Amino acid sequence: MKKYTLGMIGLGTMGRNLLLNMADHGFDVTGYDKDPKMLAKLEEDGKEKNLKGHASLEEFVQSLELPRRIVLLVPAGPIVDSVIAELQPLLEAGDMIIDSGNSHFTDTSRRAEDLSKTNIHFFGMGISGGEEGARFGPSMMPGGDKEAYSAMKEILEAVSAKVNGEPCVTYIGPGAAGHFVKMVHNGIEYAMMQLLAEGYDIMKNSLGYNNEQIEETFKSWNAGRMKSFLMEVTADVFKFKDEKTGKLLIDLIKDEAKSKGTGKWTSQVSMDLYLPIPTINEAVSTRDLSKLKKLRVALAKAFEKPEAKIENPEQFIVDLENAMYFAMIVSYAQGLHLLTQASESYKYELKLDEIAKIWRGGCIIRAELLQDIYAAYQAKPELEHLFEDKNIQQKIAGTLSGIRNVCSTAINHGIGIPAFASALTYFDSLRTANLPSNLTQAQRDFFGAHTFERTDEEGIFHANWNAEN
Ligand SMILES: NC(=O)C1=CN([C@@H]2O[C@H](COP(=O)(O)OP(=O)(O)OC[C@H]3O[C@@H](n4cnc5c(N)ncnc54)[C@H](OP(=O)(O)O)[C@@H]3O)[C@@H](O)[C@H]2O)C=CC1
Ligand SMILES: O=C(CO)[C@H](O)[C@H](O)COP(=O)(O)O
Repeated sequence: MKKYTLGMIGLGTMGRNLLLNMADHGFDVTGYDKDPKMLAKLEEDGKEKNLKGHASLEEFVQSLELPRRIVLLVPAGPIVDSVIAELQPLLEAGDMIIDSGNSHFTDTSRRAEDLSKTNIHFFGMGISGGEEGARFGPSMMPGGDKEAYSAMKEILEAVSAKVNGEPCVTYIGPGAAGHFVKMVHNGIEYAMMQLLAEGYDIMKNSLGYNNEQIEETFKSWNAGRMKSFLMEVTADVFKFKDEKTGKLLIDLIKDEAKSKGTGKWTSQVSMDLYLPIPTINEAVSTRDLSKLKKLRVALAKAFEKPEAKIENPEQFIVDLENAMYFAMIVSYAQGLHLLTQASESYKYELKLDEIAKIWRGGCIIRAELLQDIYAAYQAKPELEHLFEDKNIQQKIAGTLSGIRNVCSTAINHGIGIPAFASALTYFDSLRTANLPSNLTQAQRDFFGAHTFERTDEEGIFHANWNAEN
């Protein structure tokens, strides 16, 4: 009986395409899915290739060479546990399971801990790039069991995206490091998408641009320093026509954004680690706010939008480009700062230069800017914050009048800009040596005897605030 090098469980958008990608690279691979339609589709797409679909989990497992390499690309959550439970009795010592879905990193830690008591290897691996990426070269973030990673390295490097001939995959770190880094990747993705949405809103409602002008603007930005996957697809959205009506589809899509949870998890973890990522948080909250449609429609009738005009549209669009570039830098900076903190708190041993390097290709947040970010962490791996890098400081300096003008203009025009405004406020607070937080401490001590520290003396103090003085 023919034996296969790797087996995939879950033949939906990601699993099917990654398997076809592996087959393209000469690996003998097989797939299993609960849904017979998915098996039929795999065999149809892979009929020219050495690809086999299995409807029986036992036969699928038996068809794999030892030690077995089994990748899961099924929906995150309890399904992953049930697939592992189904697989376990069928596996032998040394076999490996690689969970490549968007699993929560705490689930990955638990599964790694449980499986470490057996002879089955397990590791969590984030993957990014969507359907196209999986098919032709994703960015992958494997972490955990290093021995199992070594057995997968050749396949992963072959199928990953390449930048300057270098694969967009590397061992991320122990435990759930791979899934943690993928989660933060998605947090940055949320922030970038929200910024692009705010840019669209400003162009449409402050500058009065039509969809063609908006497409042209995003396209021209993509031809410059903001070249990125998200900028490119955003430009394309504005020229896409609906098949049914012939109208531009963007104008027919409801303004209520959904989410699957990775952005929310990023915000939750940042709070747990006391590490501020306000632009990512705003992106998460704004998707939730968008869903309050009925309330928004009612309030739109209750409060009028201010009347305002842009005096110099030519200069304003230059400012908007600067504002977007500034806020994109801030989004990466916040995500990377969270990774720095998590690496310390969870002992992930993250190498931020390597992470920036594998994000340069294949993934949803790939961008020209990641080359500068990679250079910053390569020059100084112990960088506490991206803003400390001299090259990044120069880039930020050139954008500041733009972001300030865009924020004040949008605010005067009554346009919600949670991501732009939070990026600027975050920056302004971080570059402030003396914040008003001394007052917060005084208030806490006043009403709750929570104590404070002094600038002129070491120690912990409490004042008798009600005493006359
Ligand atoms: N789509 C994307 O752009 C990206 C997705 N991811 C992550 O990858 C994972 C897979 O996503 P995606 O491919 O989009 O999802 P899909 O829903 O397209 O595919 C998942 C497949 O798994 C099958 N499945 C469900 N339960 C089982 C089971 N118990 N045994 C075998 N097969 C099962 C599903 O069958 P059925 O439909 O019958 O339930 C379906 O065919 C998710 O964790 C997702 O978050 C990561 C990066 C990008
Ligand atoms: O992981 C991804 C890309 O990297 C997925 O596309 C992600 O699941 C999208 O998230 P959401 O549905 O919450 O927008």
